[in-house]
Amino acid sequence: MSNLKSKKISISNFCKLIPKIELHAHLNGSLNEDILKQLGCDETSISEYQKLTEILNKTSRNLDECFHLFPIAHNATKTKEKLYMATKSVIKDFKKDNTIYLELRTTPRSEEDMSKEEYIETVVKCINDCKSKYKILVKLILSINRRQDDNNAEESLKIIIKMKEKYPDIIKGIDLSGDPKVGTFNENLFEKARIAGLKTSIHCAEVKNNEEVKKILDFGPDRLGHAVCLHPAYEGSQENWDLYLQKKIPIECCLTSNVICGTVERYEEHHIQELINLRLPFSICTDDKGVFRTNSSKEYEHVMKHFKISPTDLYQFNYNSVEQSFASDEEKKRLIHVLNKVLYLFLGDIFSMVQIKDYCDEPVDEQLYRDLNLAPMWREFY
Ligand SMILES: CNc1ncnc2c1ncn2[C@@H]1O[C@H](COP(=O)(O)O)[C@@H](O)[C@H]1O
Ligand SMILES: [Zn+2]
Repeated sequence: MSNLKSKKISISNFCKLIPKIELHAHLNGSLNEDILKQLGCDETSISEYQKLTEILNKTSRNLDECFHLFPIAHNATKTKEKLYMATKSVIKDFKKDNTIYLELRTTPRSEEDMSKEEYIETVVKCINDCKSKYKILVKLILSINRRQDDNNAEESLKIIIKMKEKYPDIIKGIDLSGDPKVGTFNENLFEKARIAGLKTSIHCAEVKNNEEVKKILDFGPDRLGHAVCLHPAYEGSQENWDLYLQKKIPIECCLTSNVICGTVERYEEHHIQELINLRLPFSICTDDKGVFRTNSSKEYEHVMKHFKISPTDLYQFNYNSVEQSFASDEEKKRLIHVLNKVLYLFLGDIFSMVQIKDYCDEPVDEQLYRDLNLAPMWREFY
């Protein structure tokens, strides 16, 4: 270990190396261009995807643009076989980025050769198949889309509950997502989900909608997604903010998603600053790593870089994310054990060396990673 002392490690390397926890990642929003091509996305759709992600990542800053992208991914995952390939590709990506725990979310949909149930079965089968191979703990949250009318949402909920009972170790929660300007939060539906033993993570306050935010906070989900316009800076949200402060519901923060969609002007202005200052519970998430061309390491780096977070504080956020996760108590203990083991390895070496001023963008030093001898520890974990 002592040879590490001589090594400088950049913040980007540090963020790549540390084990990470991902609680808010949409399956079809997380597909990279390679898998889209492998799935037979025709050239026009690929160039459409590239054009849109280009625009998104540069100028448009508009939530609507982002919603044009998802049908491209949905067209590429219309069959069980392609959905399986897509799921496997996303799990591999997160594993490669040293994410040790992933809560993947997806909206069950029926296609020509696949019912909503078969959609869920396919994703669960892939998660199970990947378990031993990729050494990453993956759980599934199933989404209701805001566009679904009450009947369709009820039908989905029935299927989700049935599948959760069949796969209680994999299917842990239910999400409300989709275009925030469409539909509304149905507290009766999510109360039924909660009674059925599903954890709840609700996209909330992506756009200003104080009335709906109040309904969501009164319902009291296990976690909130984004929660951008909850911040007291938004006109009329003080009452909701005060209610939120009483409940302290963990927020899944997706910085790049919010900046590119224009719900937050700049990284530095992200409300995560308030959560850090007030020591409120949050996790650092990717949302749609394919659409926003990001990954967990980059999101961790944005937090370190833009909010001057020390390596130890960042590590602490990781511990907090484990607590906020929908993993079982036993799994949480094992995740904490891995974080402790890696921290022990780093302590006195990396933490003392990673200074904000050393920030430089260099490729991850594979040798350093091997030196850290991290791999065997994860074998222990599994
Ligand atoms: C950017 N902010 C966002 N806000 C709200 N919902 C979002 C989202 N990003 C993604 N989704 C939801 O996730 C679906 C794609 O993954 P799945 O087909 O479910 O796997 C999108 O269709 C949308 O409903
Ligand atoms: Zn989301």
